[in-house]
Amino acid sequence: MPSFVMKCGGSTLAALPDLFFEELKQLQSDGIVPVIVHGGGPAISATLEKLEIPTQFVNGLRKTSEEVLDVVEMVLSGQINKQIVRKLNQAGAHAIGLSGIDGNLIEAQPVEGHEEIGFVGDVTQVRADLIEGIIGLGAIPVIAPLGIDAKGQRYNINADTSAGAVAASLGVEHLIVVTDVPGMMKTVNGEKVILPATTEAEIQEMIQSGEIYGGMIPKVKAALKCLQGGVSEVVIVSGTKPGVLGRVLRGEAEGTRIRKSQ
Ligand SMILES: Nc1ncnc2c1ncn2[C@@H]1O[C@H](COP(=O)(O)OP(=O)(O)O)[C@@H](O)[C@H]1O
Ligand SMILES: CC(=O)N[C@@H](CCC(=O)OP(=O)(O)O)C(=O)O
Repeated sequence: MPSFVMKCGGSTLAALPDLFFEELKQLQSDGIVPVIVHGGGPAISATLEKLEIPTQFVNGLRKTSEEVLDVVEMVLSGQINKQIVRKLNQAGAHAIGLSGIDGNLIEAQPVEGHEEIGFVGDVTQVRADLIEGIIGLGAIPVIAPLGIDAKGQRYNINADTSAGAVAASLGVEHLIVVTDVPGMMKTVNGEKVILPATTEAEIQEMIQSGEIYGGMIPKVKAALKCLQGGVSEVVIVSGTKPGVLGRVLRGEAEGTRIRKSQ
């Protein structure tokens, strides 16, 4: 059975040290099995720019035409997914990469407002049995956040949204969101601090006030949704400090912890 789901943001992939992948290998050897869902927003944007295809975000989600979708699929399941698999295997782990389209792993439907935003999906179902099957082979599943519907239409799904749905479907205790900031930041007495823990009420307040913006919005929305779905704790951390995953799993002070309100 998987022990935790980790979402790795495109913002930080290049900055993750070899030690980060070695820790994942060590956890796997100790029987603490990770499932990885990754992003790749900056790499998608860079390739779109090279191809001179304009790109635009609406409420943190990329407007996705058929042309953009081709690039999203190529970058996420071709470039980024294989990069992570290579790094894990280099560290001595055994990783298998796939996208949400493989084996209909992530079933999706168009998001609300799809007339404007295009082929952006919301997760309707995750084939947890496939993920468990890969773990049963002794491998770490590495999942690119694309989805598919019954008609065979592909969707671009935000990676935080995908990771939240995967975590809820697997029934894990922890979703660890690895990003380029050490946690959720708030201005307290004129000073920016990392919140060690936060609540749904505080998150809603910070979205209203604009203290949570951009890429942090899909993260906290996915966090609140998967807590409703049975995950015990979502932790937002940076992956650049050695041993970060172990500290999160042992409940030591690290990043920002979000738990369901009582
Ligand atoms: N309250 C906040 N605390 C920390 N970061 C925030 C906050 N609100 C917005 N952000 C932004 O969210 C970014 C992380 O989201 P994003 O760039 O989408 O990363 P990823 O690729 O890891 O998903 C941070 O770099 C920061 O600019
Ligand atoms: C619909 C949507 O916005 N999809 C994202 C998928 C990648 C992603 O979420 O990557 P990060 O985690 O690095 O942001 C995109 O096209 O950028």
